[in-house]
Amino acid sequence: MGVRVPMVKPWVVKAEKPMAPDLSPDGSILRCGSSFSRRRDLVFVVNPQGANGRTINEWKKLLPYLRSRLGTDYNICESLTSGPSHAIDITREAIWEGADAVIAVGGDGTLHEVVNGFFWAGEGVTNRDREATHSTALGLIPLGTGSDFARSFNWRNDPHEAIERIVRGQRTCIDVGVISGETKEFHYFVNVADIHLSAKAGYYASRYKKLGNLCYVIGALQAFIGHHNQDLRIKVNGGEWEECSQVTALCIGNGKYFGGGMKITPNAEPRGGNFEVVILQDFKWYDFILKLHKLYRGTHLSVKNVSSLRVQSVEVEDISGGASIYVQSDGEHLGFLPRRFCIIPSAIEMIC
Ligand SMILES: Nc1ncnc2c1ncn2[C@@H]1O[C@H](COP(=O)(O)OP(=O)(O)OP(=O)(O)O)[C@@H](O)[C@H]1O
Repeated sequence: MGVRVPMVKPWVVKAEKPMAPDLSPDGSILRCGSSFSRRRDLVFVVNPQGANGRTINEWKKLLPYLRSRLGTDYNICESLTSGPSHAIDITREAIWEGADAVIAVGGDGTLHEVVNGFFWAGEGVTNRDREATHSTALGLIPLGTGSDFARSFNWRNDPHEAIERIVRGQRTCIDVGVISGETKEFHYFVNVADIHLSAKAGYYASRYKKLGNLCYVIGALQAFIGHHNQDLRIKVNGGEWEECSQVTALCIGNGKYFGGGMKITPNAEPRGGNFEVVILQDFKWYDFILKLHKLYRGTHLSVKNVSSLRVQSVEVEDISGGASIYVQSDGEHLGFLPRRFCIIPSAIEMIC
């Protein structure tokens, strides 16, 4: 049998200092300390445009430290995204090739794309090598504008803390939400999906990311212009359709925070097996001014016209039958109602 030549991994776009090949002559086995173990690939998916360019600057400073901290045990594979959705393809390829972990470096948008890369045609993506015993974990170095998902774990936007989590290598199973609509396509989210005013605000906020967290305030103000609360119909856990009058926003939380730190679904827990759905009804613009502090603290559930439900699935329709009610997932514009949101418990292993 000839010596196996290590494959060139298609997702390794750039490796400033390629690691010396460390495969044993008979294949991919490396002696580490006293035991045999496979040298593992960590694929870092970096959005150079994240946080208005701050992500790439921080990443460049971080890379030498990352190599010194992890380079002995892992192949550090750096992959810069070339545009929207590229992170999805990089992730799928890395999982097919058997990476130990795919780590999103950027904000919630990058994390969202990496999570979507864990799925393909309605199924979880798996290693091409059917004999492989390990699964690919999701990791996160939060370096975005909002980085809201990280807040549910009380993680700060501190890359060194994130690297320590990767060094520890502890994994936990997290739930993922799947969204379906009129087409057969599935879309996945890990943090919060939301409907109507907040989704419209997110749509506008994305145009002002250059202004940092201020983008959310400007987005909200712009969304208020011409906003009307809408009567919606919802179906919870496959039950009966129920009317939900004058909805201002309906938020489906797997994580707790959105919009740059607003604790909108305070009881959501990414490892809980349920979504928390929070519905704001009949809110006027001044309600937001009066109740904003409660929304940020997550103490708004006792406020009039706010309700909270624990669900595994929820379908939402616009009663008027129009297709103009905005939907976003993890801060990314997704389209318009109708949509179905369903939880997949313990869908992904995450480095925590
Ligand atoms: N090379 C690229 N050029 C332009 N846009 C990109 C590129 N790579 C990724 N993107 C897009 O950038 C968007 C935002 O990225 P990301 O979430 O990392 O940063 P952010 O918006 O600053 O942070 P947050 O989402 O936490 O507020 C994503 O929707 C992604 O599709």
